Amino acid sequence: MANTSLDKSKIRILLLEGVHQSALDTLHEAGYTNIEYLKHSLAEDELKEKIADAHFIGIRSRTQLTEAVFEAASKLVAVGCFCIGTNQVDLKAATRRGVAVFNAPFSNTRSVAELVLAQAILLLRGIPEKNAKAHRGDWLKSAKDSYEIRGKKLGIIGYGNIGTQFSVLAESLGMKVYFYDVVSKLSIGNATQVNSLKELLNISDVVSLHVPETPATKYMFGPEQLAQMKPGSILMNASRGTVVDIEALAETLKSGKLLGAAIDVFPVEPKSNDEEFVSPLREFDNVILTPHIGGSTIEAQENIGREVAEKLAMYSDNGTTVSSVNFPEVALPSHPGQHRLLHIHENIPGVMSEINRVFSDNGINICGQYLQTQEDIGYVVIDVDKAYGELALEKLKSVRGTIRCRVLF
Ligand SMILES: NC(=O)C1=CN([C@@H]2O[C@H](COP(=O)(O)OP(=O)(O)OC[C@H]3O[C@@H](n4cnc5c(N)ncnc54)[C@H](O)[C@@H]3O)[C@@H](O)[C@H]2O)C=CC1
Ligand SMILES: O=C(O)C(=O)COP(=O)(O)O
Repeated sequence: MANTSLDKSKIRILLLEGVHQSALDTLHEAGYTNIEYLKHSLAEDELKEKIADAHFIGIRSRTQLTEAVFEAASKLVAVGCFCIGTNQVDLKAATRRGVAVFNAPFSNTRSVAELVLAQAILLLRGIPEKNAKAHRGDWLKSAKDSYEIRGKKLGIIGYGNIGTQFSVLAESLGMKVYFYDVVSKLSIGNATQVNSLKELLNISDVVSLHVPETPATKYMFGPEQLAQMKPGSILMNASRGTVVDIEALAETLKSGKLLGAAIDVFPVEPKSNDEEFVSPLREFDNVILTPHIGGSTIEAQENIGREVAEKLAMYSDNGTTVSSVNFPEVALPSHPGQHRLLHIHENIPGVMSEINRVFSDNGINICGQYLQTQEDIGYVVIDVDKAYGELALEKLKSVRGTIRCRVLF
């Protein structure tokens, strides 16, 4: 019988953006050795070349997986985003090609929440400015514009995993927490949901953005929202760089309206640590600028490395898609002594009956079958006696609506 299940040494994995060593260790332990590891992200042309023979790719927030990149990635089986956000991946392009995308939805949540809490305390005390002045030899000992965090109002925009963690930490220091979210959410602790962004901005001393990048959040924070903020308040953004209109923020800072700001993410970020960081915010001493390190702690990176690598290895070894961000989720048992067929198809009427006909017409007994569908695609996994894997694979490939089909031994 032809050896159709790929030998692990032939499965090529491209890891970009310096993902943690734990990812490499996890993949090695799972038997994957054909790994190219790069510390930086790649621009589209170079990426298209490198991805052409990759079966799996691991990225962080910087690498853009566009339609054109997927078009060049004819062997790609899955993408691992070693981070929370997946806005850098054209998920529709991935799904159309039957490429599963995984991420680490919780592993750096706490790191971001701790950072923004620390930034709020520093900004309320005017520390960034005092620190910058001290470095230049100026002694700014004064209580002017310095406040405790206790009793201040925190306005969280996007009350998801990070927003709620931040909410809990802030309350423990005596902040009063309000939040705005497009979805009605159960308040954690004593937080209060408000009905509009305007209402939130009108009452908050500290405003913090924790929304994903979506068409609705792109530049959701511009001149109008800055005008609605309280004089002397603070703006923090550790979500995505496109959420805040940076030019408008620079104008508002120039006017002296805000006490300060903390910005971790930018519309354009350097590709690597060797590139200059360019931003109109560089001139302001009362702005904390951090190089997109909200999730960059040893703890978070180590956990993310392991978590996402495990998801990739699991999908490769066994077909499990639990917690995929674009695929129907199927949790699968092991399949000793059997061949496992993974069939990804367009979710159109009649595909399943055609698939089942392949087995009945060819006298192939189905030992196990698992199916999940979502709006656009269906994912069916069929275990058969190992004598029939090759025949079934060939037949399944010609079923109408088939996007991709592979067999695992
Ligand atoms: N700076 C950094 O290093 C990091 C940044 N992030 C960013 O933070 C984002 C949030 O992360 P999580 O809290 O884990 O996501 P999440 O999905 O748990 O929460 C996002 C929340 O935003 C809400 N939301 C969506 N659109 C909205 C809108 N237009 N207006 C108001 N609320 C809206 C959602 O309903 C949800 O409650 C990620 O998508 C990522 O872009 C995440 C980790 C690290
Ligand atoms: O987890 C996320 O969404 C982040 O923004 C962190 O991205 P990074 O892994 O630091 O490029």
